[in-house]
Amino acid sequence: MSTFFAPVSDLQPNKNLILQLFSDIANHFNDICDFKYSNMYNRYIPPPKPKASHPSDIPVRPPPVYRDPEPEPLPQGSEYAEPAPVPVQTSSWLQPYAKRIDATAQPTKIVFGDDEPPAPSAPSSGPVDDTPKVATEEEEKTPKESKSKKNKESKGDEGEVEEKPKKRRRVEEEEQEDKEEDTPTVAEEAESTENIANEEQQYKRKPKREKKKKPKAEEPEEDDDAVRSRHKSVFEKVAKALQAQAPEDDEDKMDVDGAEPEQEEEPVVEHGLEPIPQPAPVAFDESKLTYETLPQWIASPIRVTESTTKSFEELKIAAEPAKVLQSKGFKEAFAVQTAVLPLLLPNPDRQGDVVVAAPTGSGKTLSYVLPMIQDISYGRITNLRALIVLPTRDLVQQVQQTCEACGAAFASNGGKRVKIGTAVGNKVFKEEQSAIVEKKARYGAAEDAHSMEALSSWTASETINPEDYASKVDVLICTPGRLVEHIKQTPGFTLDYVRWLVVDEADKLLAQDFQQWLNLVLDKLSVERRPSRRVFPKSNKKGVRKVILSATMTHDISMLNLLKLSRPKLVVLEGTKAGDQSLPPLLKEYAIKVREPSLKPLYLVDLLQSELLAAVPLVEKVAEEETASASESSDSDSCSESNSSSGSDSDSDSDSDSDSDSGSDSGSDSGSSSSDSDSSSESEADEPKPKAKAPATKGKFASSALIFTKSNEAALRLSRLLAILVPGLAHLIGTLTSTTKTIRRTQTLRAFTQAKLRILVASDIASRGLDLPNLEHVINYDLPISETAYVHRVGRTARAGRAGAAWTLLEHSEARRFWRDFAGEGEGASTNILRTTPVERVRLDQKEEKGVGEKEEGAKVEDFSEERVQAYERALAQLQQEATFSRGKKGKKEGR
Ligand SMILES: Nc1ncnc2c1ncn2[C@@H]1O[C@H](COP(=O)(O)OP(=O)(O)OP(=O)(O)O)[C@@H](O)[C@H]1O
Repeated sequence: MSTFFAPVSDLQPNKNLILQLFSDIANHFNDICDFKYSNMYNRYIPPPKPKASHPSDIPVRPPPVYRDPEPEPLPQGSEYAEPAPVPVQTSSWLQPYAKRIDATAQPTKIVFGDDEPPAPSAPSSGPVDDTPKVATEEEEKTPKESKSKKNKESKGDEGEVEEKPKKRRRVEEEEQEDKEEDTPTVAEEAESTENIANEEQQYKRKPKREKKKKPKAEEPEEDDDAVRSRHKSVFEKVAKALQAQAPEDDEDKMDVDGAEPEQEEEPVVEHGLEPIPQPAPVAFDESKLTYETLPQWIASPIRVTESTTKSFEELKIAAEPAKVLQSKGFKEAFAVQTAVLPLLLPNPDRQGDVVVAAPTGSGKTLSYVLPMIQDISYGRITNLRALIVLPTRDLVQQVQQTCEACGAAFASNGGKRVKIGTAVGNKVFKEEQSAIVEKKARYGAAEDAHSMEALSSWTASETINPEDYASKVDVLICTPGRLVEHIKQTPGFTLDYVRWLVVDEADKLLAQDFQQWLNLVLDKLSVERRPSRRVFPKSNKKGVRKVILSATMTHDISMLNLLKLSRPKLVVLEGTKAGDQSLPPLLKEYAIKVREPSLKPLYLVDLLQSELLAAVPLVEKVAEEETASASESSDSDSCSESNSSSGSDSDSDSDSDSDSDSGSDSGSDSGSSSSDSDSSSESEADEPKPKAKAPATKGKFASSALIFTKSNEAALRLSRLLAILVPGLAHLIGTLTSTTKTIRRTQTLRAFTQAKLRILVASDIASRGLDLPNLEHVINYDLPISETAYVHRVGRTARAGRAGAAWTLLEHSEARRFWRDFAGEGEGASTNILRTTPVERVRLDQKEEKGVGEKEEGAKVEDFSEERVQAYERALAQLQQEATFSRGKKGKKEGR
């Protein structure tokens, strides 16, 4: 700077100062623009960081140098540019501004004179601000050649006077820039340190505000006082501007640091120890599925009232079959049948699949068997037309009977005698294969015999032509596992003609997708080799009709989707909705508290021998049958499980393993009493059991009961224990478990139906679908695992419009769960079970005084006499002895 001002003695100081100011302003503006545009295009190079040790080490940010060679001419007519247009050398980044300035700013003629005050600077923003800056830049950045040319042309003019200092200043500035780049002087640093620091801070903190920031005037080093005095007003304005900027800086600081500024007027907010306000906790959506979330066909089911009945003729069953049905006990259609039959019988409407959710014993089986058999009876040729899939062998046999009855009904009307087959695994597989498929006889008897031989020796790896085989059945009733085996292993077994797929107890079958049976079957059913094969004779329908049924139908859409239903319709009882599990209307439920779990079998004995069981209206027919068969029952050992010791032996083939297990269980149960019982076991085995003060055994059981236990072993053990404790009942007790041979299960069920057996002890194998028409009581000796299991268990009674009772023995640890989940009472009660009357509490010890319906009050422990308890312990010991004997016997057999 000093080199610039020193030789300019011919110029007046105020001119120098103004020029200097403009120059500085322009430089500052350049800096700002440099920052702004370099940021915009990511070309900004941050200034070198100052070394902290010595002021001289602090690097000064060099002013940016713009070296765009292309000049831009100023507009014609500019006084400033006279006589010839002066090419304005404007940086490319400045060009938009230059244009804007050209368009808007009035060219200012700068007149230098002693008397004239310096032109008032225009600190405000806007185009006017830019005018002097542009002018200064023009001067500074005009190339030397054009300058010299211009000098020559403008000699003698004011421009000549003006041009000289410009030229010199330009040279000086360039030198100065070089110097500043290398070694800035201490004096300059002292002047500009604050500015630089501010600039850097502002670059860092608030680059956008740079535009508003006013350029800071730089003081000349020489004749400072004189200059200051003369241009006091300019400096004052600059100072004011800087002061005005100070609060903004504070504000910026607050923003950066995040600290609140001190403000006097602001009211003091006391932050005590009160809790910081928290957002309200987000409530989890625990809402259950509602109708709104279900598909339309589930949300708007077909509802039927329980009391609805219709004659079969009304439902368009021909008179002759209807007559046959009547003769078999089906006098009129039950409620669910009145709703389902019209959907499944031939109908001009576009018929779709049907889902039925109706209570146990409501007659669901007939609702699908009847239309299915009628449809098949229209045909002539035997092809596999229907698949009925069920979870257990017992149910397969039960449904087979219904199918046979309907088959006979429609055959009587001149229709085809529908052939029913079963596949449950109780037969040898090869035999079952040849019962359902045969090789077509083409070349006479010899070839036929040969082909049957081939069938039995067929292996899955061989390719066969299905056309060479023929189905021997129209309807196949099966368990899913066996069905899969036939699909995979039986040559000629094809589903190409199947028009009906029935899945009964669907919720269970869908939950246990055994061997992926459903996918496999649906894949086969989706194949349509010839569309004519699946045309319904008296209907506009073709394809496969699916009928899905359960008393506890799932409303899990993902499960139902597995079935790939087509235009499905749901049938439910009036007053129910998806997910509800209705109990039969005439079912009564009771709960009995077991205060001493180790004596639980004694509670059962008391219940069986009490009059409580007789309190439920008995079916007269059963009582008669029982009286009639009383004399036969003693001779019917072949049918009865007869859990006497001889019965136990006869069971040993199938159940010996379970007996062994239960024997070891009983040992642990009898615990401390085992040594005592050991000593007395021999004599006890020979002598009749003492009855002590227990209610007298009547020798025959006036009612019928199905007792559910938690496992096969528990069923076998309890069955035998009952027989030991009450020998008079032994011949009336049967056992049903999944380990019981199928043939024995069939015998047991038949004996029970014939009232030769009156008490069945079973595992949950008997809980689903089993239809025991004479059953009056269900006893939950062990609590079922779920409410669904409860519904199926108690639904074995009170079927087909009859009355029935369900009794549940409740240990202390089970009571809460029972009342909450099954009975729907008490705290947190939640159950989907719908019942007409609530569960009643019953006390066995007050039974004779107060009877059924007595509410349990006051915890009085039932007293079992010492003698009874001892008798019970002896019974347990005997059970253990028998189990040990059975194990030894089995071991000997295996050892041979
Ligand atoms: N129309 C009818 N008239 C008389 N009895 C009928 C009629 N329909 C069905 N039944 C009888 O009602 C009983 C129950 O029928 P079914 O076994 O079909 O009930 P379900 O609804 O399938 O029960 P679950 O859900 O327990 O399997 C059976 O003994 C059956 O013979």
